[in-house]
Amino acid sequence: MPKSILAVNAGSSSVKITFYTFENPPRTIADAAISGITAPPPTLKYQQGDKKHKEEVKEKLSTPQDAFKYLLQRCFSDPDLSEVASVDDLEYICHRVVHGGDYRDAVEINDETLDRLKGLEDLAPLHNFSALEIVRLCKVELPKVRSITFFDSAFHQTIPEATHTYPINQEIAKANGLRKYGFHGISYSFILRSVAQYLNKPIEKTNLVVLHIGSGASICAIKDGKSVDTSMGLTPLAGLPGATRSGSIDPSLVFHYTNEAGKLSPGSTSEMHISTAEDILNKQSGWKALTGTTDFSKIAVENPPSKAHKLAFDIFVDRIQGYIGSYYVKLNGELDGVVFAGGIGEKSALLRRTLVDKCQCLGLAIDDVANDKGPGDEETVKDISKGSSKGPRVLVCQTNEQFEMAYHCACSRR
Ligand SMILES: Nc1ncnc2c1ncn2[C@@H]1O[C@H](COP(=O)(O)OP(=O)(O)O)[C@@H](O)[C@H]1O
Ligand SMILES: CC(=O)OP(=O)(O)O
Ligand SMILES: [Mg+2]
Repeated sequence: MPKSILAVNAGSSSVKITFYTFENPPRTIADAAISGITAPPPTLKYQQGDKKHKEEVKEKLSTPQDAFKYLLQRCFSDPDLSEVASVDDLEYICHRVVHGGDYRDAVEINDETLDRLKGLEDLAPLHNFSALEIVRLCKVELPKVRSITFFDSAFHQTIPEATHTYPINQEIAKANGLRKYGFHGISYSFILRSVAQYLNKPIEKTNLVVLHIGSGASICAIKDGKSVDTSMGLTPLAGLPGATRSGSIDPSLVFHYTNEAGKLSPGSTSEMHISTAEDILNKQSGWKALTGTTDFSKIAVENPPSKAHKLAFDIFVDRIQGYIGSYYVKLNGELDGVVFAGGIGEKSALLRRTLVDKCQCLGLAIDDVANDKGPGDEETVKDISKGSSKGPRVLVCQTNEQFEMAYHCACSRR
């Protein structure tokens, strides 16, 4: 039987896996996800063909490794899923790893690359730990299947020096790898290819401002098919606020917030060290701190339930508007489109309308009917610009990080 590709997207509170056929382009075989690892009970979502299913998981799954093992077993034991009945049916496992340091491309896991990635864990303990735990598990328990790690940061290696350099002591910066890296690059790569194809333009001639806004949010300026700036930085904390992240603030703020900023946070473990400052700004801020919810669909409503909800919405709009203006100028006003993606970007018609209205001076205009309807299930890219608009297109793209990894794996390794 032909082998398949498994793509894994592990976060701190969820693990998503998708099986694909090992062909170009890959075809989805099955999709499974566990969410709520940090807020039990965990929930399983499973989709195979037309079969969709959601349930609470009875077993205790307290780590991303537990969740991954559970998902694999669940898929292997489904009698309807004959294409992937055991580990023998897998050719490759693709892992999304957020921080790839200076890696410009995906890498195959062996002792040497795993060691190098271990070094990066210190730079991004909050974001790399879960994914690397699963990479390590696969190496030990599925030694015959090759693992490839894809990095969120790789897409942004084209950002010019003056943009990626922080104005601090350069010896210290170089010794410690302190620079802007940028993230969500696997998603930006999917969006760029899909939108260029939709607009019928070569990738290397495509200029876009892309918003990947979900529970982590960032924005990217793409010139001639290359990232020239993005809002996240050394870590995914910089730039836009998110579900529990503050986004950019005056770095001095945290020392006025608490006098324990430099101490280890209670969330640290013997393998993973997180400072109290990082814990506060990454996990105790954002929508959750402002409103008590991490769900932006409760915030992006016509009649917000409280002033705090309205404020959270207005803060998000304000920060995004600032970046769109800045990136429009960086791209010399020569952009093909502004693209909305990520859970919020794909689903919130209200946020899209509000932002486009605030950016009218750049020639952006939206078709209200198309915007309210949003993209259909099978529609990867949808144009929601006003028909008469001469300005940049306004587009929605349903991004897919797992597909992007499987696509590159199938293209380059057949
Ligand atoms: N209709 C909606 N309106 C606004 N926000 C939404 C809507 N549906 C989902 N969201 C937001 O999308 C987020 C998930 O986005 P996603 O990109 O999947 O996140 P993640 O960063 O976890 O990958 C949810 O936390 C929720 O806040
Ligand atoms: C980089 C990052 O913030 O990822 P996510 O949005 O999946 O949390
Ligand atoms: Mg995401």
